[in-house]
Amino acid sequence: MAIVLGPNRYGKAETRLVRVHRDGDTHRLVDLNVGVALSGDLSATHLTGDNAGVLPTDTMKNTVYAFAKQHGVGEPETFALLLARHFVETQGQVRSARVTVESFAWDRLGPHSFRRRGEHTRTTAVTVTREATQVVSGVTGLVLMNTTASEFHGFVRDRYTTLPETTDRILATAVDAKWRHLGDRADWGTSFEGAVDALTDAFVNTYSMSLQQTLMSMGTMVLTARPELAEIRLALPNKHHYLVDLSVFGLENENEVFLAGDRPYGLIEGTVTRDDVPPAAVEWYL
Ligand SMILES: O=c1[nH]c(=O)c2[nH]c(=O)[nH]c2[nH]1
Repeated sequence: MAIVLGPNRYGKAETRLVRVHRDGDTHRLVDLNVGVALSGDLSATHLTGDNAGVLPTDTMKNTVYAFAKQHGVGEPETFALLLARHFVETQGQVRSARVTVESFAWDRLGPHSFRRRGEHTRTTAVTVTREATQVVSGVTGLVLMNTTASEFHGFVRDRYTTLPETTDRILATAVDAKWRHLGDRADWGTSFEGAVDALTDAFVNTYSMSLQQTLMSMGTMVLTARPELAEIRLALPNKHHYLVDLSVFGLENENEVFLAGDRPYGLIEGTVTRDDVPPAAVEWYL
């Protein structure tokens, strides 16, 4: 009996690419999850450890980002074909390149503001005691992005701080919010829609120096627009988008090509209240 190597392939999975195409102040956004898998004459690395035919998976990831800059990204099929052909044409040992793309759709909210397509979730928690009734409504999974109009600088630097200061970055979050109603009678549907619109408008229209400042602006806008509400609690993950360093390939990256990180993420939490209303009758949590 002999043990032999069967079918095999290798590549880079889940390269998270966000490409911003800037046409003046109007931006176009492409958000992809790209997979690359190559197969061909790759027995040597498995059998002897000879890596002479192994294009590093790290290079595949770099190629995705570099091509996004050089060629732009339109339809996912076009981008996938470009990449797959590149690997087959430039790597003699590669017989087959499989490129998979998941595209995440974003709906436009403004020239450089977007909402991730898909339903957010409306939440409600009512608490009834002998003395009081409390209604808390909320939303989760409302995913928003501004591709500019966000800065972050002037922060503390200690010996462990490496974050560069920036005057132009992506700001993205998945809004998790709950708000307490003053009474137990309201036009609940209108109130919910109005609160979500206020949250969204504030995110879109706040020129942000920090997500903390945006949080305050969102809370303020909701309480200003909705007099039936007493208080809002917000938990805003800072969905980081890392500018990819393309200078090593002789390419400039003027806030066009980003790695969309999933974890860790900043988490900015805060409560915004009216100061002229009774406090909550029962304790509640976001
Ligand atoms: O808006 C931000 N607030 C922070 O507190 C923070 N910290 C960080 O690393 N990036 C950011 N961004």
